[in-house]
Amino acid sequence: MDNIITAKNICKSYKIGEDSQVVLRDVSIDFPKGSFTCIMGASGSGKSSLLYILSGLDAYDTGEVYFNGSRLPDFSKENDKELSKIRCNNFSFIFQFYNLLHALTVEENIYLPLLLAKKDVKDYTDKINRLLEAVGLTDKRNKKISTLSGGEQQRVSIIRALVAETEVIFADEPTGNLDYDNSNKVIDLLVELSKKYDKTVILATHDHEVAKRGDKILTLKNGILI
Ligand SMILES: Nc1ncnc2c1ncn2[C@@H]1O[C@H](COP(=O)(O)OP(=O)(O)OP(=O)(O)O)[C@@H](O)[C@H]1O
Repeated sequence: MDNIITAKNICKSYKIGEDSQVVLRDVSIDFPKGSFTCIMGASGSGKSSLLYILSGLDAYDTGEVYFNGSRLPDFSKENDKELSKIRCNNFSFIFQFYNLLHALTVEENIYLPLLLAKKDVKDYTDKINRLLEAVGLTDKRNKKISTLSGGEQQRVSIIRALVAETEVIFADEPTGNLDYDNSNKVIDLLVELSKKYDKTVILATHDHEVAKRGDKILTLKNGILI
């Protein structure tokens, strides 16, 4: 199977004044196209840091990241435009800080990535209706984000990521704010994307029940991938 993302020998540390904290130690990993990989590990083990690096959202000290066989440009000011184009066309993010625009409605937030990718939103109406229904948000469609609960906002960010139909979906604790039923609905959608539509899902979670739904579970311990 072809690997859509590959990381080779990634080391990452954060510098705080004179001190430096190593968070990823020589992490190498392949993500086959259409796979659903779950990354587990205690709080602070480096899960989010790894997702940011794999998706071109943060810099690392040494190593290499490849997307579809080509080296992902290093995270830097000079590469900003090129990286953001790659992200916009190929990656979706379901992250803890949702990046939703609070003054806009649920529907408007879902449309945003489509507009950025210059797609016609009319072609997505049926899909958006189905996803709103699937996560129980149909009646919130025209509500402003600022009026929604944390869990509802999380579900909007999930729909926004799913509608964009990108090749890779990065999800950082996507069920963190959700109750059991909604958590299952969201994971069902991610499993469907990977199995039915061959999308690659890379998900970080503390929750073993969630992780079990993936094809593969990896564990980060003190920055080392087990
Ligand atoms: N911007 C930053 N500056 C300095 N240290 C950071 C920064 N971001 C993360 N860290 C540190 O790096 C380590 C790994 O953090 P990371 O967020 O990757 O862990 P995590 O496994 O995702 O944790 P959690 O499950 O709590 O979200 C932590 O000790 C954290 O304090």
